[in-house]
Amino acid sequence: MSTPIKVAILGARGRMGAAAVDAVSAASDMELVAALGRGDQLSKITDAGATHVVDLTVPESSEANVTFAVERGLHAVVGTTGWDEPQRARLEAVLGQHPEVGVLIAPNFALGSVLATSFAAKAATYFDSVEVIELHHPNKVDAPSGTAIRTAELIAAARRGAGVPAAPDATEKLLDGARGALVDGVPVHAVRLRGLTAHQEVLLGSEGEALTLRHDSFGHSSFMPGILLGLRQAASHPGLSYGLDRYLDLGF
Ligand SMILES: NC(=O)C1=CN([C@@H]2O[C@H](COP(=O)(O)OP(=O)(O)OC[C@H]3O[C@@H](n4cnc5c(N)ncnc54)[C@H](O)[C@@H]3O)[C@@H](O)[C@H]2O)C=CC1
Ligand SMILES: O=C(O)C1=N[C@H](C(=O)O)C[C@H](O)C1
Repeated sequence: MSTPIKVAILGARGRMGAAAVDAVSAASDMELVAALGRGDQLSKITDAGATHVVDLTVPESSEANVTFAVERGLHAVVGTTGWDEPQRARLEAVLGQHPEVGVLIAPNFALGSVLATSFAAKAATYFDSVEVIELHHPNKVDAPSGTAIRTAELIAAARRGAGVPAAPDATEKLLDGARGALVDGVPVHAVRLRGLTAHQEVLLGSEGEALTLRHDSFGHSSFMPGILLGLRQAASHPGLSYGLDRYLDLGF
């Protein structure tokens, strides 16, 4: 039997971290060697002999955590949202010094969400209008969600690539925020509702028809297969991979 992947989880007492602790502990090819919460020293990761790190913390600490791991030659799977372009560029510079290390930053680990985002980017080149609505539990820290930002960016890139003009909108805005936030020109609306977990709709419209692409995560278990896949594949994907789709053969 091959050596198990030795995993340290950061943010282990949070909603996602606790689910990841259970998922990694139950995986026969993995060994959970460290579970860190806020205030724990990062040196616990190396003291425990981890080869892989899972970061499920908060935007303020994620970059420092992942940089610490990469500088010590550890692979990382990052679910924390809020990584912007300059942060990813800084991480790529660090990875340049450690070319054998693989880091996956995935705004969403649920397979259905990854597929829905890909479908949305594809469909967005065929419709005049497109808007994103994300709906989450009210304890979520950030808005809009990382998934919504990534979806809007991919939609915008696909439309630019296909030469599709900006979506028509003649609205006079009487109140700030009434039309959501623009991400790369795509309106994104964030709903926070007790009882929800993580949900997203992409609305696409043209004269006489509309298409709605909706994904629902009903529980944090939906994200665990993606995290385990990331841990199994990070070492064979050196450098920075942004989006779980980079590890999947979606065939389009
Ligand atoms: N990529 C994906 O599929 C998903 C990503 N997320 C993202 O994961 C992150 C965590 O989400 P939740 O678990 O719901 O939040 P949470 O608030 O329940 O958990 C975050 C945990 O991280 C801890 N923490 C903060 N700084 C830390 C540090 N430096 N070291 C160790 N622990 C630290 C906090 O004390 C807390 O326990 C968020 O950014 C969220 O958007 C959430 C669900 C799915
Ligand atoms: O905080 C959450 O819950 C989630 N965060 C991620 C995001 O911001 O996109 C993924 C999923 O939507 C759940």
